[in-house]
Amino acid sequence: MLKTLKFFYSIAWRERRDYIVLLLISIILNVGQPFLNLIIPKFILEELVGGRRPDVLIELAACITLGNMLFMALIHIVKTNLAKCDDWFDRYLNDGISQKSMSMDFALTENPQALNQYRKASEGIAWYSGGMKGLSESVQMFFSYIFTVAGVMFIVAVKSPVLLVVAIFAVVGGSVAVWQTNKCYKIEFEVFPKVNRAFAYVTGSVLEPRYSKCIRLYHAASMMRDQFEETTKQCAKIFGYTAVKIGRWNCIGSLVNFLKNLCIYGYLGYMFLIGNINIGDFALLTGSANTLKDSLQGVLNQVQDLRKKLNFMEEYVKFINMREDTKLGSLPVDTNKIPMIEFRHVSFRYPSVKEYVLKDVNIVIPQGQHLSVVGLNGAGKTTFIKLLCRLYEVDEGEILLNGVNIKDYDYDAYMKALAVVFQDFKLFALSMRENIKLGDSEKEEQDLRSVCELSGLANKIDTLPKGLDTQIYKFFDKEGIEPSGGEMQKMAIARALYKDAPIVVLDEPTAALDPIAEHEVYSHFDKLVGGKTAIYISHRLSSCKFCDMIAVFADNTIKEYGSHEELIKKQGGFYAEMFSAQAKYYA
Ligand SMILES: Nc1ncnc2c1ncn2[C@@H]1O[C@H](COP(=O)(O)OP(=O)(O)OP(=O)(O)O)[C@@H](O)[C@H]1O
Repeated sequence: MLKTLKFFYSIAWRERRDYIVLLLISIILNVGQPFLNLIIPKFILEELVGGRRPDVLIELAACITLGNMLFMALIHIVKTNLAKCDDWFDRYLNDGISQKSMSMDFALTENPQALNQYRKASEGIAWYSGGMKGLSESVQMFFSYIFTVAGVMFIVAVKSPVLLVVAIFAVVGGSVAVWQTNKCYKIEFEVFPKVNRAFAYVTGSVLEPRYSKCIRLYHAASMMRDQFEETTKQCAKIFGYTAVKIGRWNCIGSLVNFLKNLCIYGYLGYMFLIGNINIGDFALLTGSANTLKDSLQGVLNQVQDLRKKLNFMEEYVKFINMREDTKLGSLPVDTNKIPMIEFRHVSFRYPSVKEYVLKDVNIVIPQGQHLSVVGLNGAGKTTFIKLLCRLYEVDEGEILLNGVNIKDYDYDAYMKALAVVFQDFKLFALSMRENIKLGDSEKEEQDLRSVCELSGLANKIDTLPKGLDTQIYKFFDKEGIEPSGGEMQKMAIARALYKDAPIVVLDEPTAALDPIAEHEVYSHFDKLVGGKTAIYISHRLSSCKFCDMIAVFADNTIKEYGSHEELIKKQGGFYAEMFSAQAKYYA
């Protein structure tokens, strides 16, 4: 718990020291005001029943009203500034989640536990804990109550020690009720994010264009409604359970409070009637006893509240500190050298899947070679690339780049050596220029133009009034374009070419291209990838002709390897069979 507290306040200390100063001022103000309202009324009452001097009464009234006004004004100023800081922290912490989501091991993005942790982290720093605002409120209250308890205890201990016992009894009773309530929230938090993730998926997907097409065309609305109702039922069950329990403990808390008031007023009323205390002391002691009880209760409540909030916020710390195994290397990559890639006895299975997708894969891709990768659906071609990209770690064997295990290279440097277009690449709702450059601001504008020409995108750009500054999609700009599948693919190819990395991987790059555009890619392939080491995955076997070598994936491994001419001649060969099956329809 203290570690979590330290985690958040060391961020505050590092990034926003003004926040810490404001918190301290706020604590001082929170402590000062109750004492003003306890002590001055005692003197007013004594003056009213005693001397009744108008000038003294005016002075005391001015003291309490102006004092309160001053406190209120200062508290307001501090609160306003704290709110600004809270808002800043909110964005800072959420940014932390986004950064971690983008940097964590790719395999974790498919791991339900990690995805639940992501949910817990976001919900843990938001509505469950109240975020940094909620945490700081508890910290402020905790210290304010501590100092108030110290002051009031002194008054009560001097004037009427019996009241201490009453206050302590009330505090113990009240604390049990609060402790039990917090326990209910904790149980709710343990189970709720999982249900909420399912709920968010169901409600979010009905709006997304890629799902809404399917929903309309396949009449899936009732299936989605069933899913929605199921998740709603689960949410209601969880909330219902906690609401009943919390309600019960709230009633017990109220009962304890009633008994406490009965004891305090009964005892002090009796003392006043028998003349042991005057009216000023009566007011001071009832106020002090109540304040003592409230403050003691406040201390305990805040400890529990802090524990509760820190438990929620700890989920954020866990998420931020998730291990990043794939990023442990530190060697630099020599990007001037044309790379040689080697897979040595590589076996791999996806996390939580028993069967191997790839088993004992061995291949050397020499410097500057253009390798064509073919095979049936699900043969493991894309997985082969994902391993090369360090999106997953191999289970057995090793992958070498220029003779060094790719794990040993500095992750960012290694990523710079790869330009990959996956089948499921994504374009962002940004301009075409931003989509191609993806943050790379170093290269010249003419590089951008030349990759657009090479990928066949230039003609489209020339028809657009805003050219490369045209927005993709209409999320943020109603003049944005909805590119066709082929145009998107050309943009993805342009993006890979613009990166100008020494290894180029194209996974089904022409699947959405028209025959002319596909022909362009085939005939310009050498120009597209130049002398770089390239891997080209395709189901269209005609594409193998412009590659130097072909690797045929089947039975979880590389079944055949050779040039087009070698493999086509192989009697009963897998490649020869696939090629003739496809060629039949072109004859
Ligand atoms: N993230 C994943 N988790 C579990 N299994 C996966 C995952 N991704 C792929 N697979 C499985 O691994 C196998 C190989 O998939 P992969 O995408 O590598 O095949 P492929 O040869 O590229 O197929 P295609 O030609 O259809 O693109 C498939 O059976 C697939 O279902």
